[in-house]
Amino acid sequence: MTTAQNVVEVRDLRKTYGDTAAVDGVSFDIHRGETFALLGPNGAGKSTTIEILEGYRRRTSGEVRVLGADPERAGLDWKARLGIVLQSSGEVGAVTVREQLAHFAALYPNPRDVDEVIGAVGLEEKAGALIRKLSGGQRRRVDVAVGIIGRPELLFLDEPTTGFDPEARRSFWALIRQLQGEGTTILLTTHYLDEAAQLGDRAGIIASGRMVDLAPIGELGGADARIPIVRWVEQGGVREERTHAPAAVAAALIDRLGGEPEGLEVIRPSLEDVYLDLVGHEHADDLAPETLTETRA
Ligand SMILES: Nc1ncnc2c1ncn2[C@@H]1O[C@H](COP(=O)(O)OP(=O)(O)OP(=O)(O)O)[C@@H](O)[C@H]1O
Repeated sequence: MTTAQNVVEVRDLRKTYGDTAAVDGVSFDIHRGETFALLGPNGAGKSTTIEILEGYRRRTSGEVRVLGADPERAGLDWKARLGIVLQSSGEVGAVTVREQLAHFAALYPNPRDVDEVIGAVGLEEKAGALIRKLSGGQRRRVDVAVGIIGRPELLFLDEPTTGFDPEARRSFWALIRQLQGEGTTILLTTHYLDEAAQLGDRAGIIASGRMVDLAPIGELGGADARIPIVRWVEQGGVREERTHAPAAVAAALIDRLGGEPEGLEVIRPSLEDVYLDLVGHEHADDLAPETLTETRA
């Protein structure tokens, strides 16, 4: 059973497709009120994990508790306590934004106000527009609106801002902060590490179906991962030293070499550096670029 502090408990979760282990023994908890970011390269097993927690996929083995219930056996009352933003909704309905939200609001016992939610996702000017006439980024905002209309206790956001322009992402972040302030527990997957850093309390990093690290975002990679690195070239070879005192190391180098060291740089590892050290630098291309232009449908 989930404890009062844990909204989600996952123990040794496995999901295999034929011979392929999509999720290969993953364990983690999500505490009430926290935002947990699940990060990892394409095909790592994030969506499979989320869909098992949502009750959309059956697990091969392991234990899962979400809001005190096993998602494979939970009923509609349980589902009404979840908010779900799938990776892609495929929603192209011939209804307006307001009609769509009113439709979903009617399914929940204590929904948010439709126009308030439309405002929160920045679609006031499109409230009367047909969803199929919206841009990709605008449709994504409708997905997010549908996910929060039922005032969920636990919100699943699977790559929620894909296709958002930078301004839309910033207003989305403000919306999520508002939900966090109201005590909503959130499970987020994203390929934007800055988004994870902005919104997440803790993160789990999955690679090839396994959890390779799980920690508060600022502590991923372990205590030494963020220590600055002084790098320089000496006698044709690249040298480096990890140090909390990069200026002193550089000064000592200048002293020893009798001048400016060749190629001197001080590197402060970013979240991206730490992440790529954990999952492998060959996955750098899976990370979302800092800015994406909104895609037109
Ligand atoms: N229905 C399925 N049948 C067979 N294999 C599947 C199925 N669904 C997912 N997989 C495989 O399981 C693995 C994990 O996929 P999953 O979608 O969970 O990854 P992900 O981390 O969400 O990736 P992405 O970031 O690209 O969304 C992949 O190798 C994928 O090809």
